[in-house]
Amino acid sequence: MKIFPSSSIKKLDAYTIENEPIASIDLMERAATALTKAITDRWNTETPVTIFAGPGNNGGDALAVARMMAEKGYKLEVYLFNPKGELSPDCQTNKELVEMMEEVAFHEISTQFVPPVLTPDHLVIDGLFGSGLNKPLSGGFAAVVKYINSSPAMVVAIDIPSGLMGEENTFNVKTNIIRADVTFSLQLPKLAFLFAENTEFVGEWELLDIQLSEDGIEETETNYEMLEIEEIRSLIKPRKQFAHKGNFGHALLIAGSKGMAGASVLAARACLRSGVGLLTVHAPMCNNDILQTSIPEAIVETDANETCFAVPTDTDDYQAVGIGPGLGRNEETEAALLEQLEHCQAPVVVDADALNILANHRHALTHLPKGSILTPHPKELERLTGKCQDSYERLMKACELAHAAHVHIVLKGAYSAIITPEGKCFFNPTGNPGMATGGSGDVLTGVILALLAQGYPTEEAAKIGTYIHGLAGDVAQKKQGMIGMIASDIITCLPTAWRLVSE
Ligand SMILES: NC(=O)C1=CN([C@@H]2O[C@H](COP(=O)(O)OP(=O)(O)OC[C@H]3O[C@@H](n4cnc5c(N)ncnc54)[C@H](O)[C@@H]3O)[C@@H](O)[C@H]2O)[C@@H](O)CC1
Ligand SMILES: [K+]
Repeated sequence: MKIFPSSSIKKLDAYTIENEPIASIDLMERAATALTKAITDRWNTETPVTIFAGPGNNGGDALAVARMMAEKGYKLEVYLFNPKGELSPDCQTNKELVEMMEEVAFHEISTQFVPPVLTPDHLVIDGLFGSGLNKPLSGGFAAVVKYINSSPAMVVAIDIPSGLMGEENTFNVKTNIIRADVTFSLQLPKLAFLFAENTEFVGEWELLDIQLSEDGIEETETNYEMLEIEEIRSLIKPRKQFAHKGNFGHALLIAGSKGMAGASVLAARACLRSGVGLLTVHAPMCNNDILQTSIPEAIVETDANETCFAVPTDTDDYQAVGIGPGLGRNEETEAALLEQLEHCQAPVVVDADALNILANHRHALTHLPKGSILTPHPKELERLTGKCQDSYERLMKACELAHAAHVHIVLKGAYSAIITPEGKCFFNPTGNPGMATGGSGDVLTGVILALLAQGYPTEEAAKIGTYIHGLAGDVAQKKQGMIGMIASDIITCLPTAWRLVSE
């Protein structure tokens, strides 16, 4: 599913109007019908409703919703804010229709606004501004937003909470943005919905289908997309009847140190549960018995060092290398890692401490083997790129890094982003907060490593791996609950996740 910047949404709108063809006012009618259904499905006719409409088409939507809800018997009060005496044509048309309805208490505000009483029983519908917002709200509009936010009423936002920009909100005025309980967004999600710091504004979000032109969506380029199960399913290669383990690659995992054998165990198990043919784990001597006992399926190659990774190993026989989980950051490991990366031909998944070491040796970032993937969580990314003010800036910096280092990046978070060197971002919809637990990232490394070893191209390995990891987390959450689940449960659920996307 594509995610468009606000500028493209207007064009898409116009494309639909021209090519369907449909009159602009009828497209608004279609949007309002979908919005009315979504709202009336959740709130019954007993609910007192107060609608705030702005001067553009977002306000037009709100006025059309007011008419449709009034026809269904809701008691409504409508405030249309028109400080400049200038409404968009479709907003004007809907204003005239609402004005005529006796059952609607309609107020057009040009200067003085006496705020209505809002109780916890009230439902506020926010149609002040949508995708046409071009600067942070200020003055009278900001005052209205603050009044709504300070009220105890439930708030539903039409398309996007008023005051929130569709993409960047780094320099927005946070007090002047509607804090919605629910956002009903038209057709496609906005990029801003995917950022953690915007949840307080967006609340729960739901997409409403308004049948924007499929051709238009197809033809309009965008850098942002949401992964969907159909795409993942189409990427997975079926196994041939006469396949043998040699067909599924030999992966090398360099992980673990004294006290951190668990990270290598988790990554190794996840790798084996993701279809790899063979797995060798390179680990310090002290972890040998742990690995041999807990993962009999893996081959263990011990480092000459007792407690940490200190001596690079030959990678010629491997199709992919995973490096980082539980590695530690001492000087010997640092030197070994840099040398290892310099002489490696196979694509590498770089995670955890390996990323932290690279943060101190940024020059090495530009010499990573072709097809490599970095899997930072936000803090690890910031160690590589410098401090970021918010998720949008972090995403932009990750794009710059992916471009400069010619690598793919999986930026982990609620909607993990898979970023290509060309600047495309694919957001992952699977996963849940139960996965915010130690070892969850090691599992992801193992899954992606297995896919690279099996010969999946880098972008596909990152997409499939991230999706499956989240899906396994969702299966684990159903079984164990968000609070009780641990990283090992995600591994236990990997086989079910694989079946869900491949059978
Ligand atoms: N995307 C679509 O296909 C459809 C969009 N529709 C609605 O149309 C909306 C977009 O409508 P518009 O483009 O008219 O935009 P808006 O309704 O968001 O408002 C734009 C108006 O607000 C003014 N404005 C922008 N920023 C301001 C600020 N900070 N302070 C004061 N005034 C400001 C602009 O000058 C313009 O007059 C969508 O969000 C959606 O609700 C629907 O009607 C149907 C179809
Ligand atoms: K809105």
